[in-house]
Amino acid sequence: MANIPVVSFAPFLQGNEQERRLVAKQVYEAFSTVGFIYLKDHGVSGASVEQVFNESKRFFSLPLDQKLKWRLSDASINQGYTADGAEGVNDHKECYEHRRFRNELCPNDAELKDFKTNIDSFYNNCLTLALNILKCLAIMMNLEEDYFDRITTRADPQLRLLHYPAIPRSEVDRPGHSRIGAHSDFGLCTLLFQDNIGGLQIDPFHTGEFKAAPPIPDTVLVNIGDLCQRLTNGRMKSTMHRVVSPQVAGDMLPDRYSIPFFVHPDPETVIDPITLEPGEPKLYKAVRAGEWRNYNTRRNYGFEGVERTGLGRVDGEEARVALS
Ligand SMILES: O=C(O)CCC(=O)C(=O)O
Ligand SMILES: [Fe+2]
Repeated sequence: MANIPVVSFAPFLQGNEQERRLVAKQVYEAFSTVGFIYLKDHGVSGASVEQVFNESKRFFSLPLDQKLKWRLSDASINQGYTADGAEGVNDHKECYEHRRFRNELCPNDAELKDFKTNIDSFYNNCLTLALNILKCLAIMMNLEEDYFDRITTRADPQLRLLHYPAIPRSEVDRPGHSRIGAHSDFGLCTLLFQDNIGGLQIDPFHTGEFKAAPPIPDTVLVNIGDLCQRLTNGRMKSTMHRVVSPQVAGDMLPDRYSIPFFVHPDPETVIDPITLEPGEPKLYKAVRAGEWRNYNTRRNYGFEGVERTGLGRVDGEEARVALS
């Protein structure tokens, strides 16, 4: 198993200066080593997590032709439904992406009663939690505590409902196949809620040796994305991860549901590495957050003339969007 710390976030949310700093330090240490942390007592209620998983099951159980009416087709909006095989041909999953501002492809009340209300409410809880987690990074990087609040006011982070359908194990275990292929997330950070099936693995030291990140009840798993690695000049680690066959008995894998929340900055934000030591060289070129997000989304879906390389980080690719 991967050595991912489990930390209570309550002292950060409710504690005094000293208690908050202690949590910030634990979060920073986890993000600068394995790149992942499990947080418990995170303030998003178990009931609201259960409700959003139920909404996810309700959505994905609709007929395919109905879901395709909400099909994601514009990478610059990146909202709506993606069928199995449309993102990562060797992945076995379907997704629904939800945003707070651009949400044209969200089922309305006549189509799926209360879906939008319930997802919006969970979305807001996730955003509040994510911004609190980013405060930990700001504190440890000697930035203003509200540094990340200020670069996310107009941003449109993305809540993703993910369904990995029940499937014969032999299909997922074929060479090159997985439930979701190895990749790093490309935003600032990601919250991940998973059901109890398992199969998530991370490669903490990028050696190709993936280790299990099993579901732990009542926790949210949080990881750093590429933009945070760049912004912190490599101090924070954007760790590769994937979902493979879970260790369950039988030849048929059960359905798996998970719900990531990807935090992105305002599109015009320039992500230029922050250095802390005198003479410290910058490891990355500056990129504009909006172009970075569009480019990576187009690449994942093979949209608009960008060669589809599938999920995963392609070293050197950022030259395509780097600012001169
Ligand atoms: O389903 C999971 O556990 C992981 C999903 C994921 O990594 C992603 O959507 O970026
Ligand atoms: Fe991911």
